[in-house]
Amino acid sequence: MAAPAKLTEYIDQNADKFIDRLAKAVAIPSVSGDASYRQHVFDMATYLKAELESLGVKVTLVELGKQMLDGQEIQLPPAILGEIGNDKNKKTVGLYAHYDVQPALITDGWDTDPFKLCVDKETGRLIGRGSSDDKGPLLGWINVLEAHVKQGIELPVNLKICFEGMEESGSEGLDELIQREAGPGKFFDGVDCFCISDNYWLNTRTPCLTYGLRGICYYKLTITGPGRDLHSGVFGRMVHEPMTDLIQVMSKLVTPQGDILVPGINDLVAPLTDEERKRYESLDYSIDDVDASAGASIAVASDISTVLMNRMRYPSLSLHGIEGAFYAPGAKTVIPAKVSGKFSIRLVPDMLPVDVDRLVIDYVQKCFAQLNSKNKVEVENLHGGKPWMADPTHWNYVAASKATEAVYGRKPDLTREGGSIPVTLTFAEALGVNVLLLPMGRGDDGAHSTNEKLDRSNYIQGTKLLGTYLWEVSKCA
Ligand SMILES: C[C@H](N)C(=O)N[C@@H](Cc1c[nH]cn1)C(=O)O
Ligand SMILES: [Zn+2]
Ligand SMILES: [Zn+2]
Repeated sequence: MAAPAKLTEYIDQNADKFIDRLAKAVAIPSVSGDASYRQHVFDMATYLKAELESLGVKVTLVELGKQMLDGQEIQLPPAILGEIGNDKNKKTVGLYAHYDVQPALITDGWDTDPFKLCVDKETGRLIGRGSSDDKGPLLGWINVLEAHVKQGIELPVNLKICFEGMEESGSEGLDELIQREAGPGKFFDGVDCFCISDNYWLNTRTPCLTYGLRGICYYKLTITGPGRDLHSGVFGRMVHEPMTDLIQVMSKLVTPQGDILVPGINDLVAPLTDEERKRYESLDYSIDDVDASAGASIAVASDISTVLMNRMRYPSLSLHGIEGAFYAPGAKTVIPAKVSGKFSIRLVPDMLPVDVDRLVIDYVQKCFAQLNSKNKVEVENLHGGKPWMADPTHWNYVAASKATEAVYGRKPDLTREGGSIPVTLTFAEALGVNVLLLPMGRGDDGAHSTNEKLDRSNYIQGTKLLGTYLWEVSKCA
């Protein structure tokens, strides 16, 4: 059974309505990493519950307990568990997406208000925080449900939905929930396969299916010394300065070429085979694509396979920011008393967070000791997750490949993603099912960045793709 034409017609005819739905979702600033935005994350869960229920989904908001954030104990946003269909003769597909977003301020350099969807009629871009990561793809599933309901077409599969509000902040509480709800008689019982739409095409033209993700270890390195901020004219060169120590240590983590300097890290990486190298060579990607999506000609190598492998199959270490440092306009002559450097390492097979933690913490302590500073150092892992790989020859991928050909008229590339969705591995291991990553947006969407966008055609064709995929899964033996 191919997806009924009535479904794709409905999606085309209701494109503007679906864009309004995205605008409503983007207008809720559900930033999970900032305690002062927590109520908005809850509001987003309430909004989605109502949308799902109006389309016949049985929904439960599951409380996940509390967390410490910015020195306060606050409630975690709920996981949204939804269920529709219970036909033993149909396959059951698990769906995951996240409804929280990365922080965004107009002062970061956005051209428009990040929480007011800007519909650029000329370029077809839908610009706003979360448009691509991950509100657009999440709403794609809701659009698919609406198309079935409004056209009076029965879903070809049963669905078990799991939407979370903490993905951008370590998915706290979710692993435990999945493990609790796996097994006979539990919520996830009977799931045959999983689909996650939460990453991006490699370029701007070729749809892809993704069978690997990097893991992550995220660190906070804090240096303290003075009892309070000091005047640099009064105390400069009289005392050890935390910021000077921090910059020294952070500069010893990675080279400008991206080589990780923490001893032992590279030894944990699975060796490259000739066969694997060929897979990167066959992907539709060029240095021009890197330049276009990065917004400048700054690739670390001129050989595209090397650049791709650096994203997909080698670890990377990125320096993200310094909490407590002076960053406002003007020229304040301060010696900050306490500064925390944030950095993360993306993990690939066979790296385990526990081994990486040990190597990083020992190395940072050693580097700090070499400074002979009287300040104090502390290194903590804020969150982490293992890398994940799936079998891309599984029927779940075959179904997605057929759906891609039906919607886009071409075969998808098979990619590995440089980003992390730690819960992917939990679904695979706890439920023992194949997980597919089926991205909606393009490689230049600017997820986590300023002016994040989703192209109108990716949103609408992507909605068709998700719907068609369900019909292709229903045909699998
Ligand atoms: C790929 C996915 N859409 C994503 O952006 N994941 C985040 C997960 C994360 C980890 N720490 C904070 N966010 C990512 O890869 O950065
Ligand atoms: Zn993200
Ligand atoms: Zn995401």
